Amino acid sequence: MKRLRVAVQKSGRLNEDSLRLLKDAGISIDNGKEQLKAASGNFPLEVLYLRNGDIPQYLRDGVVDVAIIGENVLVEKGKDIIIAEKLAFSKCRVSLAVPKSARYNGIEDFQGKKIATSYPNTVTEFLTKNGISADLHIINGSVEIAPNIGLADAICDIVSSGSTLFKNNLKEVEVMLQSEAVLAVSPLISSERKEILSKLQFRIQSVLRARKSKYILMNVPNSKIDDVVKLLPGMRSPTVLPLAEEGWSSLHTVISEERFWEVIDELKENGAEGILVASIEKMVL
Ligand SMILES: Nc1ncnc2c1ncn2[C@@H]1O[C@H](COP(=O)(O)OP(=O)(O)OP(=O)(O)O)[C@@H](O)[C@H]1O
Ligand SMILES: O=P(O)(O)OC[C@H]1O[C@H](OP(=O)(O)OP(=O)(O)O)[C@H](O)[C@@H]1O
Ligand SMILES: [Mg+2]
Repeated sequence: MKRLRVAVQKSGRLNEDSLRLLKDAGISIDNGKEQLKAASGNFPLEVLYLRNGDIPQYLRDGVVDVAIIGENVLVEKGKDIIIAEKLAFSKCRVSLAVPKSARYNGIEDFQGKKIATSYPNTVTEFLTKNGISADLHIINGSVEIAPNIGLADAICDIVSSGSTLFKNNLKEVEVMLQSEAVLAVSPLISSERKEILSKLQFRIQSVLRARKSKYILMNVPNSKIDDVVKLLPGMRSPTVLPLAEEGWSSLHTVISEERFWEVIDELKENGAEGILVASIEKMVL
């Protein structure tokens, strides 16, 4: 039987979360250390451990069918590759930064400047669109150090918490793109493997949906149920069950974590008590 060939970063920021996603989707991978290829024992899939930067070419060549990769890498090297799912981890942005002490007036300040980066295509496209031409110095890592050692006037690199910029006395001045991990698909995937991919996507979607949601239960005085229900749109509508104590009900619903924090004060003001919040493992609509 054919297996879906899935590229996962061999080591680095995406490796652990990528493997966790597959595991949460019920796919077990026999993960012998130092193996570059591992098959799943319970799903028609094999994982190939590759360098992130090499993955767009493997997708293009059809050597792998799908990959878990940073969107930023596709923008840089794989504009022709289709994104099947956004995976909501490894969120970051690709930005331009200049020394903290520099006065910054706008993009035109980059005209004729030397910019150190590992993302030459992304930065060139951004600057060209803005009518700017700059001199790029392409390096593969430790980009943020370049201005301090006199190698460049500015940098273009990944920013997440901003602490690397801060430590190197730089400030972010332009955000060129937002990125997160994505499931990318080879343009050459066969129809047989596409069927396996749609099964994988179905599982991934139920995991991602569940990760965003919480199952909440609370006790509510019967007189307040209508008000509380208005605050809590459930999957269809909340479940209301009578408590043994007269005049009270237990109300259950599914809600996004974000919405839960938005409404918590109003729930309490409406007499809700004993509020329990539980994680959901899978959520199928
Ligand atoms: N600080 C960060 N916070 C969040 N996501 C990040 C951060 N740095 C990188 N990423 C994301 O994780 C991806 C992998 O980054 P990582 O540094 O592990 O690999 P790499 O060195 O770029 O690639 P390779 O696997 O080719 O060595 C990046 O392409 C980006 O999408
Ligand atoms: O805004 P921050 O939270 O500080 O994150 C940004 C840093 O993270 C990445 O580097 P990484 O740690 O992956 O090291 P690398 O250069 O070896 O890939 C990126 O290249 C930045 O340097
Ligand atoms: Mg990195």
